[in-house]
Amino acid sequence: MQEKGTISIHTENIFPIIKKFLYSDTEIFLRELVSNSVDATQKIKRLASLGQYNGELGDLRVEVAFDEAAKTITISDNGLGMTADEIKKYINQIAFSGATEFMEKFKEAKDANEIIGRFGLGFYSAFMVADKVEIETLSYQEGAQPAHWTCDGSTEFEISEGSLAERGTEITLHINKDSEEFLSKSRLQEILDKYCRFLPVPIKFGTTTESVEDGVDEEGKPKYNSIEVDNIINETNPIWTKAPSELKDEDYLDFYKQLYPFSEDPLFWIHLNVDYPFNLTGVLYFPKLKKDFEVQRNKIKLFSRQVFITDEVKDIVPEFLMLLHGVIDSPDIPLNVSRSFLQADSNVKKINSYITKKVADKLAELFKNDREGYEQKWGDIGLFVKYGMVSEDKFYDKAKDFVLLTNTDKKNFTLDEYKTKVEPLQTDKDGQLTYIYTNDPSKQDAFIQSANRKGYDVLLMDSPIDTHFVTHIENKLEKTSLKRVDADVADKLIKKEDAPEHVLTEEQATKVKAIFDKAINKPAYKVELESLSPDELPVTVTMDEFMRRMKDMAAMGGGMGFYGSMPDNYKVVINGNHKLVSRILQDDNEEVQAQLAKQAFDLALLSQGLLTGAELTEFVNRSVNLI
Ligand SMILES: Nc1ncnc2c1ncn2[C@@H]1O[C@H](COP(=O)(O)OP(=O)(O)OP(=O)(O)O)[C@@H](O)[C@H]1O
Repeated sequence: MQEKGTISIHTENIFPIIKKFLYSDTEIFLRELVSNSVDATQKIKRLASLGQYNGELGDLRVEVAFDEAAKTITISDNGLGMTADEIKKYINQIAFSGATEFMEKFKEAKDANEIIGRFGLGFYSAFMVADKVEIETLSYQEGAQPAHWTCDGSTEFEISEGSLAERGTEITLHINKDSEEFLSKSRLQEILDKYCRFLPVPIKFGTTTESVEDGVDEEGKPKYNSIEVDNIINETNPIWTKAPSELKDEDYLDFYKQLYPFSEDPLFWIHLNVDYPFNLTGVLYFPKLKKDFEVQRNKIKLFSRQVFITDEVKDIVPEFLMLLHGVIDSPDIPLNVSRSFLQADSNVKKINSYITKKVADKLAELFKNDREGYEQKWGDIGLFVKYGMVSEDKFYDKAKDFVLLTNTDKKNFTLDEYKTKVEPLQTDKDGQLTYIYTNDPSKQDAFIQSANRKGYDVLLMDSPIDTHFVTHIENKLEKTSLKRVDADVADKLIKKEDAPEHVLTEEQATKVKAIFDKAINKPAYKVELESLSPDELPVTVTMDEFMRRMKDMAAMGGGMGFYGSMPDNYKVVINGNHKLVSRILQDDNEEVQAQLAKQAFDLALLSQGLLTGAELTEFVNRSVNLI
């Protein structure tokens, strides 16, 4: 048998195209060829189980080997093999619907994955690294003859009688000059580790030395012998392929350590397992958060039937869960198409909502079954939960029952619990609830103490996501508004009917305002006189809640650019009922009045860290003089 022929592509020559466009990730040739071999071994197993093959199955395995001197890499398997006719059918007639379509599409393709998977060119990726490829194969079919195929990367091929005596396929790549890096043990091992570590059939790559017990020496101590054993690079049954009921916590933790050797134990994990309406398995872990969580992105590995595809899981995993670690395996994710296509894919959308739901369910379960443990983990998971609530309404609906609000006493409350707690004292005269929060408890300490004195509770909202979270829950919660503790003096944070009476006459009030206006003398600070309780501070500086929040958002790039460019405006509240104010009024020396007013104002600035530079120096000097 000797035959020459032409590979059926109706366009000139496909190989230069493959080589040219796929240059950047040539290493995937190995993934493609090894997966073909794995498929071939799985097919023979299936045929045997269906009774269509009655021969010996043998030890099903795939072997990768290389020969540095001969410049070859060989991938062999004892799968179902091919007859010469099958080679012609499966290898020669590149199975894509039309060469024209291919030619149209390759122009837009950005990487090898896009072309190779889309057009069933897995085998041909060999030509990215080889000048010449040979196939030796023997089909499982009764009476099949071994076949040999060779092709030098042009559209010409040659089929002749082969030499294999055992069922299976052996593919030899004659590595080209530019790809000699692949003729190295460490490089091949690296690629195998990356893509083939969890393939379902043992993959052998060379041998390794193992020491085994071999009897005892004269003193009765065990003797050891070194022996060469096959180096199997993969684990054929990774945990995500098993049923959760078969697994213990240690198994999940061991697997985590295997994937991320230097990480701390995860907080908890979720075993994903669904086969309708799409097929998906996997294990997702909640890591212990580090401060620099940016570094932790892209820690989820995406597999398709245990073949590693990528760790770019954007779109498949909701944005707010990108910090999760672990693996997802789904044959239903279109792995080889462009991003925009992926976003629009209905399976991807379903998978995305499935993951969101599973994560929400897991959190709900943890919260319900072990509230104490959940609260301990809140520092790590709070950010995910809040981010999820802000970014996805469906998640909000579930998370509203297990999100925790933490107050300045470090006590945690659910939204409902908190409402019940603060309702009696923090409802204003119109029936509107006010939640008071701080984003910087040390800087806003004076305000927090004032609020506490009135019996108000203060929430801690000091993480970066809280700026958005505050606005979001305010929109969601009924008849509730949130105010930062320094948005106003404590007496005014929540409008009640019974405001303390003014002790000053109108004439005195005008006079006090004029004294402070003159002493402060800054257009950005608007002086107002209020009748607060006498034990509140004489002067308080506040910034309006709305304006401040818009500015915070502008600073975080939240699209409030207009507010970002507005000057800071503060309100200076003078407590007309404080005895210092009476003292200022009683003094008949204008100089002293001004000094006292300025001093009280500076103290207010100081308590909020607003007094700096020359003004701070002036304050210190003035204080020394006053003493
Ligand atoms: N080691 C092998 N043993 C038996 N048949 C093989 C082997 N390698 C390839 N084939 C046959 O050649 C066909 C073409 O392989 P190729 O990798 O080009 O495409 P594919 O595997 O069908 O698709 P893709 O690689 O894109 O998933 C396979 O479908 C299979 O029938």
